[in-house]
Amino acid sequence: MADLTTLSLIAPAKLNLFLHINGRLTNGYHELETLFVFLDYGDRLHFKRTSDNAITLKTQIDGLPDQENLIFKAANALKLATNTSFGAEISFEKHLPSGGGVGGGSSDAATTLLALNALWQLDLSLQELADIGVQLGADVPVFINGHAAIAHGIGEQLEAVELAETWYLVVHPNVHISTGLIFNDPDLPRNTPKLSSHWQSVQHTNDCEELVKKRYPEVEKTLNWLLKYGPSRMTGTGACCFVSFETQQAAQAALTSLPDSWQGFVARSTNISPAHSELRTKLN
Ligand SMILES: C[C@@](CO)(OP(=O)(O)O)[C@H](O)COP(=O)(O)OP(=O)(O)OC[C@H]1O[C@@H](n2ccc(N)nc2=O)[C@H](O)[C@@H]1O
Ligand SMILES: Nc1ncnc2c1ncn2[C@@H]1O[C@H](COP(=O)(O)OP(=O)(O)O)[C@@H](O)[C@H]1O
Repeated sequence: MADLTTLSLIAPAKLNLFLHINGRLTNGYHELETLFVFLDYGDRLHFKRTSDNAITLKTQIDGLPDQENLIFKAANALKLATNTSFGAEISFEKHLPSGGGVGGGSSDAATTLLALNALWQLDLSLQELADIGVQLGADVPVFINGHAAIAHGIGEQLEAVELAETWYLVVHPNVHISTGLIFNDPDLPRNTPKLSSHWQSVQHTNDCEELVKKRYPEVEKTLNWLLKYGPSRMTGTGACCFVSFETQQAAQAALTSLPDSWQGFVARSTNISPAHSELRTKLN
């Protein structure tokens, strides 16, 4: 295996193709059933191994102190768990909207754990990395696991699935939605029964959608605008909404007619996380 000292890796977006809330746990978190797929579009992170025992972020996110950046938190959590004397310099390009429901922060954290596990020669298993990751965010384990999956629990109990890979137009209606606020809203429905093995035969829905549409009318407008292309849905707790297309050309054509006040991107869904595919190529 190559002894790398630098590594550049994608932190891909995810979509929740359906998201059901089955109940509330005693710790305030929610029991979920959700279908995760990855997109071949995301942030890009650059890692350099150092021998000075320090984690340094070379890029900043406006309004977010380094100590609260999930990239910094993930690197520190891994350092603490393993006592390595290596350090890292990390720079990145953010492409994913913050608070967009596409998991940007969680994916950044997972890519950091995967990359530093390799650069610091720690050889932790994916399960060990996921155990560190879940303390940073409920979405981190699926990105560590790296396979499209149905998730239960708070999102950390994963059952791999094979989905037909397709094209998506993802639209961000320029509103930032706090996951915590939606989960704490008294009007959130919390009693959807588990689909279990029926998930392929029912229409996919998102239990947060009605509430988010009420609280953020721009999300409702986006979902309605997308309807002309097919059934539109929201991912996670919003704000991004998506619709699938058979071809890249059709998705691109829809993107070009997007209202100016929104942003969007076209991406292909993948069963294997692009971070894992890239890492495998770079390590061989
Ligand atoms: C809803 C989902 C669906 O994929 O995605 P996003 O919309 O955030 O992308 C995730 O479960 C979000 O995962 P993540 O964004 O990592 O959440 P965390 O930081 O762990 O939690 C933020 C807050 O959401 C609430 N929370 C989160 C997960 C969960 N199963 N139950 C909850 O009640 C808690 O109030 C928590 O304080
Ligand atoms: N590297 C990061 N990228 C994006 N957001 C981050 C990062 N580190 C911490 N955060 C915080 O996490 C929050 C949720 O971000 P994100 O994961 O992008 O949204 P969502 O969970 O809706 O997909 C942001 O509002 C921000 O305060």
